[in-house]
Amino acid sequence: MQPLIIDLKDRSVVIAGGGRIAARKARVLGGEQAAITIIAPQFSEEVLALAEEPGYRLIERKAVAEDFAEALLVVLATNDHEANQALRAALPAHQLVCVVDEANSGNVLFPATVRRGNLQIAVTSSGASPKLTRKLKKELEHQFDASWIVYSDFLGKAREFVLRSDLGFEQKQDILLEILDDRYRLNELLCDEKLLELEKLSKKVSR
Ligand SMILES: C[C@@]1(CC(=O)O)C2=NC(=C\c3[nH]c(c(CCC(=O)O)c3CC(=O)O)Cc3[nH]c(c(CC(=O)O)c3CCC(=O)O)/C=C3\N/C(=C\2)[C@@H](CCC(=O)O)[C@]3(C)CC(=O)O)/[C@H]1CCC(=O)O
Ligand SMILES: NC(=O)c1ccc[n+]([C@@H]2O[C@H](COP(=O)([O-])OP(=O)(O)OC[C@H]3O[C@@H](n4cnc5c(N)ncnc54)[C@H](O)[C@@H]3O)[C@@H](O)[C@H]2O)c1
Repeated sequence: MQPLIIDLKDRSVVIAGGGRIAARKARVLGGEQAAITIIAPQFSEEVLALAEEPGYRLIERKAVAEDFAEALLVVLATNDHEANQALRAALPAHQLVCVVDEANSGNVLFPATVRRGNLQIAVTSSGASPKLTRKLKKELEHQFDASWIVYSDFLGKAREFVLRSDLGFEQKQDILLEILDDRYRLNELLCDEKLLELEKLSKKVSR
């Protein structure tokens, strides 16, 4: 399967199931500002607490195929394997669907993600070993500390200035490579100085 980065802001996501796994998916997707509907005959405390926040809607009954008509993404997270399979079978082939109890029956898997500002590192074992995925995530969390948040922001701003400047192609590439040096990540002051310098180059052009 191919990883894609997807913008779910204001898009409809429908989750069947209201237990621990549904709550975890709902929390992650809520962070993406998706419009989330959770459908289940019974909800866990965690789901009920989440639904107090904006962006969540609860429907208290078993899920049926029609519930997913408007959804960009469907998450089948009931604890009833047959129900997950029956709902999955009723969905059109073009719909995005994650089946939480059977990696290969859907077309979407959730990776474990380490987020550091603009930088996101996603890990998956394609369902082979969720335990390995979590282990690697923990290792990456240590490897990529908070300095990457400011640094990835700096890289984005610096790149915009460089691209807007009237420097030649080679010169632009040289700067974009130079700022990958770790001393920038480890020194915010150096980043600020560099941004001022690059901003001047970009302003020359807009005048
Ligand atoms: C990464 C993460 C993202 C997330 O859920 O957001 C995620 N699973 C996480 C946790 C976790 N998963 C499991 C446990 C139980 C305890 C343990 O084993 O430790 C825990 C721990 C817990 O629940 O606390 C077991 C498990 N997982 C799946 C099955 C069903 C099956 O495969 O049959 C079973 C039961 C069979 C078994 O026990 O093996 C299926 C899937 N789980 C996936 C993703 C997809 C592929 C991931 C991959 O392979 O890379 C996939 C296919 C579908 C999907 O859900 O998208 C998240 C880490 C969050 C984080 O730490 O940030
Ligand atoms: N993907 C993962 O990371 C992962 C991890 C562990 C377990 N699992 C699997 O995920 C499934 C769900 O686990 P859980 O811990 O959230 O279970 P849970 O028992 O906490 O919750 C199950 C929920 O499904 C609802 N439900 C049952 N039938 C339904 C139907 N027809 N329509 C709508 N909702 C229905 C129940 O009311 C309940 O809210 C299990 O099958 C488990 O094996 C997945």
